[in-house]
Amino acid sequence: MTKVVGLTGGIATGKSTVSRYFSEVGYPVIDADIIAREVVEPGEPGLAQVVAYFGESILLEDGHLNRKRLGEIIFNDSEKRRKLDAILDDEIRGEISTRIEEQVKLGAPLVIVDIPLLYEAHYDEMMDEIIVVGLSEKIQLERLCARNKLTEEEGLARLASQMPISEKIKLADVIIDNSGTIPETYQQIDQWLVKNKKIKPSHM
Ligand SMILES: CC(C)(COP(=O)(O)OP(=O)(O)OC[C@H]1O[C@@H](n2cnc3c(N)ncnc32)[C@H](O)[C@@H]1O)[C@@H](O)C(=O)NCCC(=O)NCCS
Ligand SMILES: Nc1ncnc2c1ncn2[C@@H]1O[C@H](COP(=O)(O)OP(=O)(O)OP(=O)(O)O)[C@@H](O)[C@H]1O
Repeated sequence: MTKVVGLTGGIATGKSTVSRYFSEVGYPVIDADIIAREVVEPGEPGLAQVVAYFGESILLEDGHLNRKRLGEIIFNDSEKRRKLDAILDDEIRGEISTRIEEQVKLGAPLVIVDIPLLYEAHYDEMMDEIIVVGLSEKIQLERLCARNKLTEEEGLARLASQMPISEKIKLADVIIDNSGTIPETYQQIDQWLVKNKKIKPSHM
């Protein structure tokens, strides 16, 4: 039986840091952000639909999506953000389901599905268990602004486009606290793996 575990959190709370670790110790990870990039590659129907709504000015000269520009638009305009979500939802959802099914068919004991908008977009029903990577909103904002080189105002606009991390923590089956050091975070993942005995990594 494959255990399907949803991994979520807020923007920059550390989902990739956690999912990378799961991958390093040998478990398959499905990453919704990567899928969201694939469906807007040049030539994909998703990109054509985005251009139809946002206009040609959303493209770079080489025909790729100008992600920085689209981010600036949607994180400051909730109607446009909802429109983008609606355009891409079917394809992202379909691809996530297909990849989970592949892992089930392969007989994987565990698959991690990293979805930033897991609760907002109602993916919870697909999951056997949900891990939320949490920390305080203060550290979240600091890490987000440092990583994306955003002003505090720009960072706050991105936080406002998602369910607050405090709400996600309340909904979680399991919380990984990523406010400490990265080794401290890895330790919590190891503890979770040990607790789920069947899926203990071989190196432990
Ligand atoms: C707006 C885009 C082009 C910005 O691209 P960029 O490369 O700067 O950011 P990236 O894709 O790495 O996303 C970073 C984070 O932003 C947050 N985020 C992305 N899209 C959204 C959204 N529609 N609403 C709220 N938060 C979002 C997530 O926490 C995500 O992890 C891109 O995020 C996008 O295409 N978003 C829509 C697709 C989507 O819904 N992705 C989330 C999959 S569940
Ligand atoms: N425990 C930690 N201590 C210090 N910095 C950290 C820690 N965990 C993550 N970071 C840094 O914080 C930033 C956000 O982490 P990460 O990219 O893993 O978050 P994310 O939730 O995947 O982000 P996004 O929602 O944007 O995809 C990165 O710059 C990362 O290097």
